[in-house]
Amino acid sequence: FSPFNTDAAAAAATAGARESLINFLRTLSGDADASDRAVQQLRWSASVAPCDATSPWRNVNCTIDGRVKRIVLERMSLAGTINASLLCSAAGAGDALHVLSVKDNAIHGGLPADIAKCSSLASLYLAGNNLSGPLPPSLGELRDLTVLDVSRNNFSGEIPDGLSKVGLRKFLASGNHFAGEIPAFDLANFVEFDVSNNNLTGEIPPDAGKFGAGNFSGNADGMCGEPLFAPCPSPPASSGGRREEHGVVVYLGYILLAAGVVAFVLYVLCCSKNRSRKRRIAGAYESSKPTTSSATTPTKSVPYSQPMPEEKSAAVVVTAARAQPSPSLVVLQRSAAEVAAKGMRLEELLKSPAELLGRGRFGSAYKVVVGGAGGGAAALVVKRVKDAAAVEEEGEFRRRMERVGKARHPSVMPPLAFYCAMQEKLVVYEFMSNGSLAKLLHVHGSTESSQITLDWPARLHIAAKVADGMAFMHDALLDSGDLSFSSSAGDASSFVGGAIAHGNLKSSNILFTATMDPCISEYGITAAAAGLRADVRAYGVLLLELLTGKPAAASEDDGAELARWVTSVIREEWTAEVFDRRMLSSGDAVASEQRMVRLLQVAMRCVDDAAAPPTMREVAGMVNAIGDDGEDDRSVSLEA
Ligand SMILES: Nc1ncnc2c1ncn2[C@@H]1O[C@H](COP(=O)(O)OP(=O)(O)OP(=O)(O)O)[C@@H](O)[C@H]1O
Repeated sequence: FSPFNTDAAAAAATAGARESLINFLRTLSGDADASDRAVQQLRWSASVAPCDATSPWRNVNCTIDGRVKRIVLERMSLAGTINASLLCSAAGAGDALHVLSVKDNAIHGGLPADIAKCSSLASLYLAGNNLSGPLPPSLGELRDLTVLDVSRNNFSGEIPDGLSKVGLRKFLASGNHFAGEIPAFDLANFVEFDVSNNNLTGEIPPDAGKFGAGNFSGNADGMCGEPLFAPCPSPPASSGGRREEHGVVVYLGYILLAAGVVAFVLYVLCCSKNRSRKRRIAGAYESSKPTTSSATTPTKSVPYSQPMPEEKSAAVVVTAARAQPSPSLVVLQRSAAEVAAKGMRLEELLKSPAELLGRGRFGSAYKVVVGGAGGGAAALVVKRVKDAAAVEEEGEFRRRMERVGKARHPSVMPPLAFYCAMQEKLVVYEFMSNGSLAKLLHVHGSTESSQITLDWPARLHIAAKVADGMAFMHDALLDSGDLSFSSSAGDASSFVGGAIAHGNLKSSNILFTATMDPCISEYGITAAAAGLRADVRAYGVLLLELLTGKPAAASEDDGAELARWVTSVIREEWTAEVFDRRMLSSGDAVASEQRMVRLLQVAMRCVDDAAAPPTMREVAGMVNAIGDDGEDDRSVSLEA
């Protein structure tokens, strides 16, 4: 026997749920005026069921049996607080709610522990608010939680350990004040993970490499652990000693190059004895291994820097002294003026402190500033190619770098010099202070503070320029002499010799020039076994990153996860859902969206392993045709 009529009880519960949800919205909105406005605007009415067939509440989706499954309240200037108990205790709502998104509002206060009462919550999006305080450990009770986006808030404290025990697939927490160590997340299961720009410290979890250093960078106390950062000191110190650990991590970079400097200087001094008067270049970059034989060779002090020749030369190769059979530095600059303009004084380069920019799949990159004091200072990047000797023969690397050095295209960044010996391969580039596409898309572009937006025309411009550069390099390269880009450079018949694959095309290797034009870096530094096809595929993944704004998560995965995600969304006919919202706001949205779809089609052709791939020249043609059909002015804007 029940004292209640069952239908009446259900109706009462539903009415109670409606009231709770409306009050949740009111609390979230801020003051009385704002909450009235929000309730009216969204048509949330206690007299109508949220899932009413004729006039349902706005911004909610329902289960088949009429319970609220999804609430999306994004960019509505909501300026109140989250009352999780109103949200979750609402009978009929709390146990059905799968998705809550309140992204990009001005909500303040904390995330209450009661949020765990929404026991079916699978996706919680709180990014871009003013939320503060710690994340409640009760989040670990949400066994279905797969997506948690708390980025761009003021959350602090430690990331709850319990979060590493639920089945998260995406955890986005950049731009907060989280401190302590990252819990033991099993990153193998994650498609997105970003804890950049916090105060975190300690070791990155296993499998962090697939997300790139950018997703862990900007932490005040620094992170350690391979493959993204220097190895953590062993045995691990207590959390009280973390600051010293950081010091060691940074110092390692300096020690590495300092060892190189010492070895190199001794080596050069030794070699200079045997050097003919006509020798034209002033140095060599010796292995960074501190115990090389050259480092112990007794030498006489000889002035190091000498002027470069004025005439053009394709490559000035410094051969080592006869006693030193391995060749050393190859300078690929074409004129002394160009070298001087870049402050390319190798002695200074090697003596200068080096800042570790990051460690990638194919090695580490260091920033080195040379010159200054009277002459202009110049910033360079030295890429130390990982395990190069193990992967390929020295001569092969040398030939490839010389050929890349001859290629001249505005979208391909030429190496300034390279060094190649049995155990060490280094490539020197100009430092590009405007950073990489990866940074712009996934770090700056995603944080409110930077105010950088990469709009659709800018993205299309980047896509076209990169395609042009890649097509140029794939077409052919001369075996000797200069290879310069001109308006007719697309005509492959004017070239002889074979194509060169990039081998590692990705958004962190697309750097921006002073005019914010894209420039492909690290061309050919690795032996690209998979060849030109792999480049086309990598270019497709790059397009997916540009269009979705999502990082191609794993370096080992080569963008497969991102491609799978895009494919699944397209299959379900939500094509527009894949596009990065940040590029949809400007210009004629409808016309742009049609062209975005065309670019997406090009991307999907490039990543489709089942079909015959287009060539880079064909791809460049398709991408440029999309650009030719549009009127948009590109802009990488720094909005006020
Ligand atoms: N010439 C440069 N100017 C400015 N930044 C650079 C330059 N070269 C590399 N960087 C930046 O330095 C960081 C580390 O570069 P690195 O090439 O070592 O890493 P990666 O591109 O992630 O990995 P890898 O190319 O080895 O797979 C990256 O963020 C990259 O964008």
